[in-house]
Order: sequence, then C-alpha cells, then structure tokens
Amino acid sequence: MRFRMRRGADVAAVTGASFDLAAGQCLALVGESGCGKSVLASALLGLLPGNARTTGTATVRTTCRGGGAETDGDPATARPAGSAAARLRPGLRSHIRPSPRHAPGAPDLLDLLAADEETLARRVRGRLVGLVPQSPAAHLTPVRTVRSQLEETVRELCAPARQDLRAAAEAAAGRAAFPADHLDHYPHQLSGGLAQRAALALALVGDAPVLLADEPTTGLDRDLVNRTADELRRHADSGRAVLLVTHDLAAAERTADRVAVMYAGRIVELSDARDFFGTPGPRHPYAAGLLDALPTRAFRTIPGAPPELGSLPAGCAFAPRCHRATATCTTTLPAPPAPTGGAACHHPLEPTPATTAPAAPAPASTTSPTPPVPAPASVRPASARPAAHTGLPVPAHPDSTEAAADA
Ligand SMILES: Nc1ncnc2c1ncn2[C@@H]1O[C@H](COP(=O)(O)OP(=O)(O)OP(=O)(O)O)[C@@H](O)[C@H]1O
Repeated sequence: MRFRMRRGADVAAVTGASFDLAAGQCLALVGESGCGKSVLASALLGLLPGNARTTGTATVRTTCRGGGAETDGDPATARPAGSAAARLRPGLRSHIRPSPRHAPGAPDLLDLLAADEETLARRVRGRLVGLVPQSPAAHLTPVRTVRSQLEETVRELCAPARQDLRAAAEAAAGRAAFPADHLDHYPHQLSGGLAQRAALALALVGDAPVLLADEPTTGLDRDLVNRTADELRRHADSGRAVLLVTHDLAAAERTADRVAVMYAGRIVELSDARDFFGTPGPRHPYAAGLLDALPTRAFRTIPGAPPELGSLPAGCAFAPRCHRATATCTTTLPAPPAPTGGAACHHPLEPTPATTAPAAPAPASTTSPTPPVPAPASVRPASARPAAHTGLPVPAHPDSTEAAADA
C-alpha cells in the first residue's frame, strides 16, 4: 500500500503485511506511531484517501456459520469460517480495482481490496467488518445525538421491533460502558473518552464477524481500558475476529491471542500473545525493544528514530537502530514471518527460557552473543496471567481463558 505524492514520489506505508485472522481470535497490531497500522486497517474498509494505491488481497469469508477451512490455492491461507486474511504484497502497484466481489470458485470469499464502493458500503462496512475509528470525534455525526446515531445503526443492522428500538440502543451503549445519561448529548458535548466509547458502541452493533478496533482505548483511564479490552475479548470469544490496532501493550496483552509487530510498514514479528509477553518472549530486536521501553520493564528507549517511509533502506529498516545488525542486515531484506509465527530478522534473539524449567545451558548461537532480554514471566494459564510489563493485575474475562490458552 503506497501513497503517491507530488512529483511522482511514493510513500511505502504498508509493504508485505501478511496475516490470517481466525474467527474467535484477536490479533493485536502494535508498533510505533507512523509504522502503518491505521493505514492497514483503513485499506481493509476502502477508507484510504485518493492518493493511495493498494495491491494484494484481503479476503474475508462472507458466510460465518459452519466450520471447515478455505484456501485461495495457497495452503498458508487456510482458515476457518468467519475468518479474514490480509496479504498486502509489495511490488505491483495498481488502483483499487473496480472489480466484482468474489474470487472464482470461492463464492463466499470477498476480497476487500478488490470490492467496489457499493459492495463496501452495502455489504462490508458495519455488516461484515465493523470499525472502531481512531478519531471518534471526527467519525460521529456532529449534528445528531448519540442516541439518535445508535438507534439508526441498531435499526439498520439489527431491525428490532419498533417498540424495542430504544432499549436496544441503550443496551448497545451499555456494552461499551457509555453512560445512559449522556445518550442525548451531541458529540461536541462529549469528552474524548466518552466519544471513544460512543464509537465503540456503534461499532459493536450488529456483531460484524470482523471488527477492526483502531486505538479503541485512547483517552480512557485504566479501568475503562480494561472494560473495553474485556468487551473486545468477549466479542472474539463469541466467534468474531478482532484486529486490535494499539499502542497500549497492556490492552494488547489483556485482549489478544496473537501479536503482530509492525515496523516501517512491515510486519516484523508474529507471535502467540502468551509467548510474546511471557516466555520465550519476542524474537525480533525491535519487538523486544518495544517491551523493554515499558516503565515496568527496563524503561529503556530504542535509540534512533524510524526511517522515512519514502526512502526505506535496501535491507532491514531497523538495522540502523539495531545492536545486533551486521553487514547482511543493511543489504538484504530478511524474510517475513511465517503465518504461524516468527521474526523477520537475520539475527533473532534467542528464546528466553521459562523460569519454571530447570536451568539449562543457553543454546549455541550462530550469530552474535545474546543481549540481555526482559525478565521472563512464568507461563501460566491466561486466567492467572500477570501483565508482566505493567504490573497491573489481569483478571481474565471468564470466557477468555480457553481461547487464549488454545491460541
Ligand atoms: N494521506 C497520506 N498521504 C501520504 N502519506 C500518508 C497518508 N496517510 C498516512 N501516510 C503515511 O503512512 C504512514 C503510516 O500512517 P498510519 O496512520 O498508518 O500510522 P500508525 O502506525 O497508525 O500511527 P499512529 O499510531 O500514530 O496512528 C505515515 O507515517 C505517513 O507517512
């Protein structure tokens, strides 16, 4: 996904982002500001500005009942019903094609990047893919109360009996902890946190099989962050796929089954969330640096700054900031993580041994010596999992334990 700038220059906002998102699963997309997280989410809903050029596919299954798996002829894309897969590949540049809806031979698979505007408006946005926008104040209609906007959305997506509409809208507000006594307020009368909750309430209406939540906890205090995270977890546990775009690693740890770390427009690590936050820990030096930057861990910043997306280096974009970089890193792009997990790194960190395991000699490294990594947290069931990086307790949602444990 590229932005065409004046004088023919290009900004490679997202390159080679490839992941699968299964029904019942939450994938947290994390990374520094400007690395391409929101652009990726916007691409899936056809909400990019006119100077954007997208290539690749992002397929979502349109029938969400029943089991089984589907492929696009690529075994790596096998996925259960209600799932989504995004493959934004580099190289080709093409406009969003005014294409029809379905891949031949796969009548219930819809390519979101190829869908026309009418399809996106009538079938996708809100119905198949819900969105919690990053800027709710700009997303809400300024001249209508929250109640009016909720009632309209409930009427459109759920079609309740007329006499039930008001109660259904209030129930929708309650799911996002939006206070009933503010329902008759206009957006400009809401604080940032309340606007955030109004946007979440609107996004949850209709229970779209895929939910994109772009920074849904921004502006909320920790208690509301936890409530929002738990609501998203519940949403996933009820069989929906949730893509959580966030800076908030505590919310990611609380909610996600899997973690995708982005750097300079690429996914550099894909991991099971418990492995990532606990042991064996992240493998990519950038991902480890993100965790180390947390006050409850090493509280150590990553030196340097991310590269300009308009002039990315030939090799690994993180190499200039990486203490493990070698000459290879500056010239050769590392392979992307496998769909099952891994790190796009020539010299990944050694896995951190579990604290519960007997002391064992460190595995021989074929590269440079292993630098210090965050203190490992013992692996426990999700229900008892500590937020190792925040020190905050993470009481699991009653439904979340198995989903997280089985992920
Ligand atoms: N309309 C645009 N024209 C040109 N470049 C753009 C445009 N919108 C975004 N970009 C580029 O895409 C990059 C990724 O932006 P994006 O909003 O996805 O970042 P992000 O990771 O979501 O950051 P944040 O967490 O701060 O929202 C930006 O760094 C910017 O260079």
